[in-house]
Order: sequence, then C-alpha cells, then structure tokens
Amino acid sequence: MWCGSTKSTGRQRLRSDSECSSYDEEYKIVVVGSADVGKTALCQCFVNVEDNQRQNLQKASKGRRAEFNTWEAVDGDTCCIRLFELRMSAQGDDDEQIVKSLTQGADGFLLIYSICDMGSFQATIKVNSILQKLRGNIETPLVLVGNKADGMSGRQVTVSCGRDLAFDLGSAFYETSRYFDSHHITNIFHDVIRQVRCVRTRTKFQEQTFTKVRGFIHRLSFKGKRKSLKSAPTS
Ligand SMILES: Nc1nc2c(ncn2[C@@H]2O[C@H](COP(=O)(O)OP(=O)(O)OP(=O)(O)O)[C@@H](O)[C@H]2O)c(=O)[nH]1
Repeated sequence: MWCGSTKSTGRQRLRSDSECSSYDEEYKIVVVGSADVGKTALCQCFVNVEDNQRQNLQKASKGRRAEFNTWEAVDGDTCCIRLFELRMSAQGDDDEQIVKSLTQGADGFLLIYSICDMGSFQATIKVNSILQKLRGNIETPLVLVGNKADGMSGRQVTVSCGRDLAFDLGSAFYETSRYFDSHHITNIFHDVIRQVRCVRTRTKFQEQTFTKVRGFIHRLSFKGKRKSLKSAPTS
C-alpha cells in the first residue's frame, strides 16, 4: 500500500494527483466532524503514516485542511482513495464554498465524533443535516464513527447513544481509536468504500435499464410509423 499526503509538509509523494484522478476506481471520501475529534489521527492511521512523520504532519497541518491519497485493495480490487478532512461546527459558521464543493463532490462520508465529548456528538446531528441538505437527492454513503474509545479520557457518549443515532441516520456505526489495531480502522474506511461501490453498481444498472427501455420504445415507435406508412392509401 502506498501512502502519502498532499498537505504541504515536504513529505515525498510517490504518485502524482493526475495519476490518482485518472485511476479507474477513484473514491473521494470526506472525513467530517468537529474540532479535535481525531479526524487527522484516523486518516493518518489508515494511510499508515509512521509515528515520527505523524508528529510533523500534525504540527504542519494545524489550521489547514488536510488531504490524503492512498492506493488500497478493498475486497481484492485496488482503488485510489482520496481523503478530505473537513472540520465543521454545529453553528454552520464554516467556509460555505469549501463545505459545499467538498460535500457535493464526495462519494462517501465518515462522520466523526469523540466519545469523550458530548458536544462533538450533538454536533454530528446538525452536521449531517447540513450534508443532506447540500447533497439534495444524491445518495450519501455514510459511516458514523465514535473515536477515542481507548478509555484514556472519560466517556461522555454511551455506545447505545451512538448506535441509536446511526439507526436514525441509516448509517453503519463503529467505535474506534487511533490506538486500536490498524485493521480496525482500515475496516471502517473499507466499509464506506463498499457502500460507494453498491451505489455505483445500482446507478449503473439503472442507467443500463433506462437505455434498454428507451431503445425498445424507439424501436416500437419506428415499427408503428412504418406500418402506418404502408397502410396509407396511395393517391
Ligand atoms: N485518546 C485519544 N486521543 C486521540 C485519538 N485520536 C486523536 N487523539 C488526540 O486528539 C487530539 C486531536 O486530534 P486530531 O487528529 O488533530 O483531531 P482533528 O479532528 O483532526 O482536529 P482538527 O484538525 O483541529 O479539527 C490530538 O491531541 C490527538 O492526539 C484517539 O483515538 N484517542
């Protein structure tokens, strides 16, 4: 697995953006939540950034919008995953243009809160409604994630609160931590990719069905016209 970040950290990138965007299967995933819930930490764990680089990245990224690219095999199919970190507050006082363009251009979302911060949990409800409003009718693959489940700080949000919210949102739900086994975090990112694949397959199927039906109607109307021309009396 190649890992890299497009944050201007001086870190060497092994493949270019254009390579990523020309890749067959590209997934744009927005990792969204309030400040300090661990968005950067989870992205870094997923793209497998080493611990010593992690500290530098974190220092360099404060106040910046982070973006990570990685190539990853999900269920045997390699794809290019682009992660966009988006800090959003419940007040909706964020840069509207950026929120709008990231939200509308995304294939899927990881909605993060910290289980040690009730405010961040409550904010996810508001953030989700902003996302849904901006997406309109576009289907939105979503995974709700309660981070910092390592017990280092006091828990403020119970597991059942998280589960109930996920049920209301119609999303998958995980609790995790940057200190958990990396497979746990990988599995969360793979889950959202699988959901995006389902949406894409469904859309493709609907488009193919629509094309077939349109072709059938076209042929029928053509036959009908030919018949009426043949049966028309010749003067
Ligand atoms: N205990 C614990 N701390 C974590 C975990 N993930 C992140 N942190 C800590 O929480 C703080 C914020 O982490 P970040 O990854 O910068 O959070 P963020 O959501 O990207 O923050 P912003 O970029 O400010 O929005 C840091 O001090 C991290 O070390 C976790 O799973 N467990």
